[in-house]
Amino acid sequence: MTAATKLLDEMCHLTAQSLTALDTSEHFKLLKLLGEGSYGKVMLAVHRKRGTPMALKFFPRESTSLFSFLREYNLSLSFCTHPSLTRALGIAYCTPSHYIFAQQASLFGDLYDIIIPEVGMEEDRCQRVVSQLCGALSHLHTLGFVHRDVKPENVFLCDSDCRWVKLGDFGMVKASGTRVPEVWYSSPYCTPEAEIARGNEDSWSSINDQQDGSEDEEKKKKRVLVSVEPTTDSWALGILTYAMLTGSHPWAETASDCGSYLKYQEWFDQVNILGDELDVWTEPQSENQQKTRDLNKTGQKDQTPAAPQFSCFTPLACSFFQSLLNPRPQNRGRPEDALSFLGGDWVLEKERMRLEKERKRSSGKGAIKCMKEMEGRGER
Ligand SMILES: Nc1ncnc2c1ncn2[C@@H]1O[C@H](COP(=O)(O)OP(=O)(O)OP(=O)(O)O)[C@@H](O)[C@H]1O
Repeated sequence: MTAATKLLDEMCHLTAQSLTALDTSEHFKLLKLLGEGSYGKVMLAVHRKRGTPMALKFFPRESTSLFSFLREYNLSLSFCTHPSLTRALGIAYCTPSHYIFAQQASLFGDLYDIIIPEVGMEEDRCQRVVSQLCGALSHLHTLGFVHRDVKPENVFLCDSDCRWVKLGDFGMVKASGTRVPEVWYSSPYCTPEAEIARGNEDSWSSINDQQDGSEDEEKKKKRVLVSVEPTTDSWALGILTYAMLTGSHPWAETASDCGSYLKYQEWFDQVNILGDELDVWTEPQSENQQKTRDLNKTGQKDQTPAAPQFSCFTPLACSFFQSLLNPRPQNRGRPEDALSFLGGDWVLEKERMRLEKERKRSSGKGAIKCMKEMEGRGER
């Protein structure tokens, strides 16, 4: 446990004793709905006396524990001091039906709204988002926290050009190193290491449903406990970046029987030096492996053709993806490592021109399939 995670626990215990009951309409004027998630709704409001604009996040009391509410509030208030993290404003209260806290309001929607399906968004804007998210995640990681829910709906926009974005929704945040039950869910955002929990979905729902400790022994045995690691956020950042650049996902689900993920893995193994070093004393298992070794010997490693879903990217972008989307978590890059890939071109010229044309033609709300699979399954 880091000093920050200890302090967060302490703050939750202290604020639990002082949470006041307020009448929302007496103190705030509600202007409009900013968004809704699986845990509640977020409204744009102004403080009646001071005129301060803010986002009020409402959590229904019947489905939210006081401690999880206070954890999200205190984390946002005291540790989200980076400009690209959504900070709470020091107002938390309850009504008979809800727990509520106030946060800085981002007035330009979220990333989900601007990613056009099959087209994505401009590369410049994408690189600006990546750069800010690398800083935000690195800040959280340094304090000993892992976000665990990086996705388009949780990146809020403070302007239409993505010059200032803020990562929000800290309901899934955990201290790095905490032991939690592994969850596999059908989504590209799910990490490959989570596959050990595949097939255990039944036991996972019982953990959430049976908070009284009556979870049956058989199911308890099936739970795979793993350590929360910052590399989970690296993976999600890689998938999010792919979604921003293409308006699609590189594979349907991160699973050993998903064809497009397998093609990626094959490409990864071909160009990955470490994999090659590990294999150096063994006979090549396939024609591809032999080819890769030959290419490496002649210094032509970079010419290995990319997996089909990555063929529209430059070698620089391919290296970025291979760092964040490393199937081995222990070798996966950190968000701060990703900063070194920014600045150069990511999308090949021909593809960039095609996307620009498509973008001009398309308009409207993005429809990237979000991680609805997590609804009701995430630990709060
Ligand atoms: N501070 C904010 N400023 C502007 N919009 C916000 C803010 N907070 C949340 N929103 C909007 O509300 C939506 C839901 O908020 P949030 O993700 O925090 O809720 P949640 O119930 O925790 O969601 P999830 O289902 O992802 O767990 C966001 O996708 C975003 O569009």
